Amino acid sequence: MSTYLSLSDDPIAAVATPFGEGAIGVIRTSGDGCIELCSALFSRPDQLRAAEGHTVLHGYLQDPASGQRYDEVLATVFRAPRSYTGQESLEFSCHGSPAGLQAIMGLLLQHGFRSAEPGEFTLRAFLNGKLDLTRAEAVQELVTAKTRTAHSLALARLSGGIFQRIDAVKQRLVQAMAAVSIQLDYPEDEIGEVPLPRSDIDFARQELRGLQSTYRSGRLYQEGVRIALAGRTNAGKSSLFNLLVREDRSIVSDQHGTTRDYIETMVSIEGIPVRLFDTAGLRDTDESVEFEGIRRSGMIIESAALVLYLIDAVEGLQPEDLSRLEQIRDSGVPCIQVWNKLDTADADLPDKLPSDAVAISARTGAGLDALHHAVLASVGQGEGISDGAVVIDSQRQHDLLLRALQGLDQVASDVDAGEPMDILALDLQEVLGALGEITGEVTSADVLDAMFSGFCVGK
Ligand SMILES: Nc1nc2c(c(=O)[nH]1)N(C=O)[C@@H](CNc1ccc(C(=O)N[C@@H](CCC(=O)O)C(=O)O)cc1)CN2
Ligand SMILES: Nc1nc2c(ncn2[C@@H]2O[C@H](COP(=O)(O)OP(=O)(O)OP(=O)(O)O)[C@@H](O)[C@H]2O)c(=O)[nH]1
Ligand SMILES: [Mg+2]
Repeated sequence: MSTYLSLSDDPIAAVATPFGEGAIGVIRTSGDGCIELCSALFSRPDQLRAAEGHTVLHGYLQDPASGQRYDEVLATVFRAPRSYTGQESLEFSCHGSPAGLQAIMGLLLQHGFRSAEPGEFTLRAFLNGKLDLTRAEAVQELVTAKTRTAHSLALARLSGGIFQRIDAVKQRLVQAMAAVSIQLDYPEDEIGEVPLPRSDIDFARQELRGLQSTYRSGRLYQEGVRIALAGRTNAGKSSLFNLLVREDRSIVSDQHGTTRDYIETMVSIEGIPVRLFDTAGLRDTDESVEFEGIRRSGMIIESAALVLYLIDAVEGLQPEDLSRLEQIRDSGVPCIQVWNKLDTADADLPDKLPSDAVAISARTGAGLDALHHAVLASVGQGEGISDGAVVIDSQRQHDLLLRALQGLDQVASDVDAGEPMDILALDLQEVLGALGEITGEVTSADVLDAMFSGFCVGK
């Protein structure tokens, strides 16, 4: 769909709640004439036509020709421009059965609506000036946040955290630009010495570098990481897996080779969404099913961002552990040695461990905090994230910040080299252009296409 750059106001409709049985299912509509179109399908058409914005009416959805009832609903009315999209909008809160919602969608599509494209409601909100692009991106990030921390970071972005930081920088640079322009327009002897905008440039660099440096943690909290539990049979991988997911998910037994195939689940470790894998214990085997399980363990280990390598502390490091650890090191995947069964090991064990190893008991939970910290340090978020922090997680924003920073470097060296003002003005303009693209003041249809087509339908 490449119609994105121009705002369309034809009436659209979409189911906004997930597919599946639910107490309530919401159908969203927006666009010119949508309230009139919906009124024709409502049991109290005149009241709906007359309803004020931000009010709710109870009634029935029905086929205007046959009078056949579709559902008992609540209709929420939004009058332009006071709505999410900025256009007149109306929502039906229906009973949440997929079949019922599909039938109502069918009714709407027969009576003047078309199905909304993914992200089309938010696109309209953007084109109507209700959201800048950083907020529009945050809408989708909020929908897909996997942990509480990820959610609150996205909410800070939706509340304008990034926009405000970028805007403050932009204001300063616009002032600098004005200073440069004055010197371009008037000969020096008429206005005297005008200070060069070096302090504005330094402020901008510092701010943008600060934002840019949050990208790594932003990605981490939004995308999450893959962590694999590995080690010889019976080291306690499945026990630790169950402890971390706080559920009896993986079979634990004292038989070697209990876990035959890998198991995966999502957990939050200190707010980071983690896809955690329990794998089949590593040992030499002639048995074909176990062999396949161990091959898969290798695959999971190689594709992980971090391996927690469990060692049975009672048995100590065995030659096989050494060769497996070396293999993991060679594959370039970061690895933490986790010495398990601390509860039954020698009391002085912790003193004998390498400094980067962690000692735990998957049975008692001892050492779990230290393990969490080691994981955080390894995936690159040593100090955690503070409440209300503004972090970016969009590749698009990251690339544009880089462009702006490169432009600023150029401007700074122009100033140092005493370049003429017209060169300075051109280079400043490049920086302002990049900042304008971040917030969406300047944008191309391709960028919007790529961004909004990744949204859910109904968003
Ligand atoms: N039922 C429902 N719940 C929802 C949404 C929705 O669209 N529908 N939202 C969708 O994502 C979020 C809420 N976002 C919204 C943002 C602005 C307006 C709105 O009416 N804005 C007007 C009035 C503002 C005011 O008076 O406070 C405006 O901006 O002019 C509505 C929802 C989450 N929950
Ligand atoms: N004392 C003690 N026993 C543990 C601890 N963790 C695990 N075990 C025991 O060690 C045995 C093996 O545990 P599992 O969690 O099944 O080990 P695994 O690494 O998943 O083994 P495989 O699936 O065979 O590779 C079980 O009998 C557990 O109860 C621990 O911290 N302390
Ligand atoms: Mg196991």
